[in-house]
Amino acid sequence: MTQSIIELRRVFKSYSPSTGKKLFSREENKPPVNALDDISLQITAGEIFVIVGLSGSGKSTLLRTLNFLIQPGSGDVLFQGQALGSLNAREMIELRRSQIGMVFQSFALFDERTVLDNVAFGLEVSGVSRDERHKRAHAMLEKVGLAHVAAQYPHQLSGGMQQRVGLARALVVNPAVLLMDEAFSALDPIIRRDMQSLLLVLQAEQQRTVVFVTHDMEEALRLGTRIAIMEEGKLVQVGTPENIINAPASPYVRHFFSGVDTSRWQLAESFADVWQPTL
Ligand SMILES: Nc1ncnc2c1ncn2[C@@H]1O[C@H](COP(=O)(O)OP(=O)(O)OP(=O)(O)O)[C@@H](O)[C@H]1O
Repeated sequence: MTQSIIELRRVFKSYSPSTGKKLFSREENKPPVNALDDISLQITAGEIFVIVGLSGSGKSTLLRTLNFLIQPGSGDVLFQGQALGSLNAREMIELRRSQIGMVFQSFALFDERTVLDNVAFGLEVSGVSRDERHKRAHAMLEKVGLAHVAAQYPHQLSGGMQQRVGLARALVVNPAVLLMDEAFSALDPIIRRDMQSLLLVLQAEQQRTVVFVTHDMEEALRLGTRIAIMEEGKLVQVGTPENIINAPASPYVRHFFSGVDTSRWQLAESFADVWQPTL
């Protein structure tokens, strides 16, 4: 039986349109924005769960509710069966530190730390000794092909290399879940594909649970075990790449893969129709 590691039950989150804007602005009369509108879903341990949607559809809000960087207005978020709303501040910090890693589009590295010390950061705050954390950070840098730049500083590296450091930093603490918010979107197309390949290689090796937000359907199809499509705060379809391509729930969903070569997934489906195991 497949096991769900994260579960959302009827999660809502709305924002006042005047948040962050001037008082007395015209926005005050507008209704609240439903960034998350009755989201229920289960994420299975070991899958790459990709969230896709137009800008403003609620992808980042959804991702950030998974580690409570954003607290839902109502509903429950469960991690390994435990409601995050029941954790105190210390337990929440510990959960984020050890169980739910995050990789950002902006890399978010520490400029004044070497690459090695950036990767070792999570171990340092967990109290791991210097020798041990350097050993583990080095091993992780080897996995992402960057052991040779361990002593350099982030500004000396290309964007792709910096994001590999970001990935190594998130992975070194061995989190059960990795949240990735448009993590490869700032990279040029070739480097972006390399990073996708690296993630797939690491995933084949480690079978972590990855939740990955992207605008790009091609990336979603390449990476996703399942893909969730968001529209105006709602989940409009959740399924495997094959499901979504062969039975898009609406024109909005179909719009996402207009211009994307979907033949590989359509082929998979048509083989499934005619091919039967011989044993
Ligand atoms: N702090 C906030 N205050 C007010 N409104 C917000 C806030 N954060 C998000 N929103 C609104 O909630 C909705 C969902 O935003 P969210 O950032 O989750 O969407 P998104 O799909 O990730 O967009 P993008 O792809 O552009 O990052 C949008 O209408 C956005 O303007």
